[in-house]
Amino acid sequence: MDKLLQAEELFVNFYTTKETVRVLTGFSLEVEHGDIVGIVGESGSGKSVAIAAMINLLEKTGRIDRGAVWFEGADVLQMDEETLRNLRCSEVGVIPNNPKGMLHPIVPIGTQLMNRYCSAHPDAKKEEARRHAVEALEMVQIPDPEKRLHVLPSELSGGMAQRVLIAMALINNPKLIVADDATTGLDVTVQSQILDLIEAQVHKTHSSAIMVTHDLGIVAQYCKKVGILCMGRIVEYSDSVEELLQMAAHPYTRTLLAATPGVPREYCDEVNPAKSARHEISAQGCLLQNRCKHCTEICCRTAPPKTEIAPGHWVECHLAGKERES
Ligand SMILES: Nc1ncnc2c1ncn2[C@@H]1O[C@H](COP(=O)(O)OP(=O)(O)OP(=O)(O)O)[C@@H](O)[C@H]1O
Ligand code: NI
Repeated sequence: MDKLLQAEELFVNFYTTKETVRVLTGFSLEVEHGDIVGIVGESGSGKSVAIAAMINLLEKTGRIDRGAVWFEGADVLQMDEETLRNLRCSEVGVIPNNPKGMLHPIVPIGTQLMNRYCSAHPDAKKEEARRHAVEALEMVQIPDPEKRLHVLPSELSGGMAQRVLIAMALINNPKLIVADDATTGLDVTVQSQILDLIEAQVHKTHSSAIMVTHDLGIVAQYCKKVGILCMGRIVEYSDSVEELLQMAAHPYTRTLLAATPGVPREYCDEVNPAKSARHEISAQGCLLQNRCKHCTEICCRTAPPKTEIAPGHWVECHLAGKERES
């Protein structure tokens, strides 16, 4: 069977009048049916751009210069507009992290949900769309869903608005749910309720999910597989989150883990923080050569190859498998 989603060596640049910003630098990811995959990386590492690239929905100035994306074997970068719209409305449900900004402020949430349903079911009668809107609100545990259909987004709390966004993303039963930092800014109880909901939906509908986050703790709790995103590419990946937490091999991963509470092993900082949000990406060698405390001559010369250090666990670092000081 085809993989659900495959992104292969994506290179994305943003071209503004002043400069070219390199964002994805060979991003690859595979999602199989039933997977919950975590993508973890610091702010600016390219998480949201990677998601947009995978559904071919970059902002105007962004361009996919190289690479390929396959959804159930279909070439996403060659799809016509209608197929793409269907992909984004019903096959993939993206939950962004800015609920108020993503909902139309003066359109009742019921109408927005019904519109979303109808975009995937153009022949649906109004009553059918309304029923699905109510069910979607029930699914995300919004009390009194019938009454809430008339509410405007501006009348909702942050947690409620985030639930509505999840309802929007799930109303058409997508095969792939993508949560882009879906719970940042919400308090911890609401955060786990929302992530529990996403997890339950994946199990109930046999779909798959990508959870994008800064927080390795979330990944440890909800994901089976994990990729660490650094400066636009996955630099360490494991089919098993536990294995990665125990045996993290990339200096960048180890630094992220040093700041994560409750990790089964102690790690320390091996990579300096980025000097600016807009990192300078070197043209050759390792992407992290200016920040890594272990950087040697080979790191500046050659890009590190992918090394498999345990079954299903690989890392791109010249130090992989070698003794190091820290
Ligand atoms: N439209 C754009 N024009 C120019 N640069 C952009 C544009 N969109 C994103 N970028 C740049 O791409 C990089 C990655 O952005 P992205 O939003 O994917 O980061 P992120 O990992 O999702 O961060 P965060 O955790 O803060 O959401 C950033 O350096 C950002 O400045
Ligand atoms: Ni983002």
